[in-house]
Amino acid sequence: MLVLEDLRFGYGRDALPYRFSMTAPRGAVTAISGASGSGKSTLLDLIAGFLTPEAGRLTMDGVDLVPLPPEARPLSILFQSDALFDHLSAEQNVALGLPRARQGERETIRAALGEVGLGHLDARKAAALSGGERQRVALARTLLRDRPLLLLDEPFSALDDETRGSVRALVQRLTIERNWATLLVSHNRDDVEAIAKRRYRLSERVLAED
Ligand SMILES: Nc1ncnc2c1ncn2[C@@H]1O[C@H](COP(=O)(O)OP(=O)(O)OP(=O)(O)O)[C@@H](O)[C@H]1O
Repeated sequence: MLVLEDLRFGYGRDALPYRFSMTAPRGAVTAISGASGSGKSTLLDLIAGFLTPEAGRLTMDGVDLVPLPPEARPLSILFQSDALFDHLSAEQNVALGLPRARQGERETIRAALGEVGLGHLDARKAAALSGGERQRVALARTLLRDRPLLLLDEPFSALDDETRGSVRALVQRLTIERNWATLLVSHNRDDVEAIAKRRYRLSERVLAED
């Protein structure tokens, strides 16, 4: 379980600090919503380690994350843009989720692509994949990393309605099967209602259950 206990952060000395308290259990999607500029990216950046809190606690399964650099934190991040390399194939992009020494494990990589429904597109260059297919490749990469915390920042917003539904269902299935604590930042009510078990809203620098 991810736990934030009065985690505080302010931009600059005179700024009023954000105060974040929340829990996100494993095996479930927890949603964070809030107006533009309310601090959702700030919250994700604190959890990911790109910003350092001034006070409070941040733990995953009881382990203090604050002293850990971003690369040592037990998490994967998926953004609206999927951060694939256009000139690499789906398979090569997924391989980047593995440590260098394991990047030749084609069976493992193909199994991950199969799990997201893209087994047939392993050789296709990312530049020639649709938005939904690209998000699936990015999800296959997080599958190989298999970190217990998944941070999703508006991951469905570039997708059309039909694709959105299927990628959303995939995120929900993987969260349950892999027992991830998945944190979904989304403006979209439908996304939140479809897959979030618990919901928080960020307003006036404070998170509250929605
Ligand atoms: N480096 C910074 N220095 C000072 N203020 C910042 C900095 N980064 C963000 N802010 C401010 O902090 C507030 C929260 O920003 P943040 O990006 O976390 O909001 P958000 O909820 O993610 O917004 P959006 O939904 O538009 O992406 C905003 O008022 C923003 O202008």
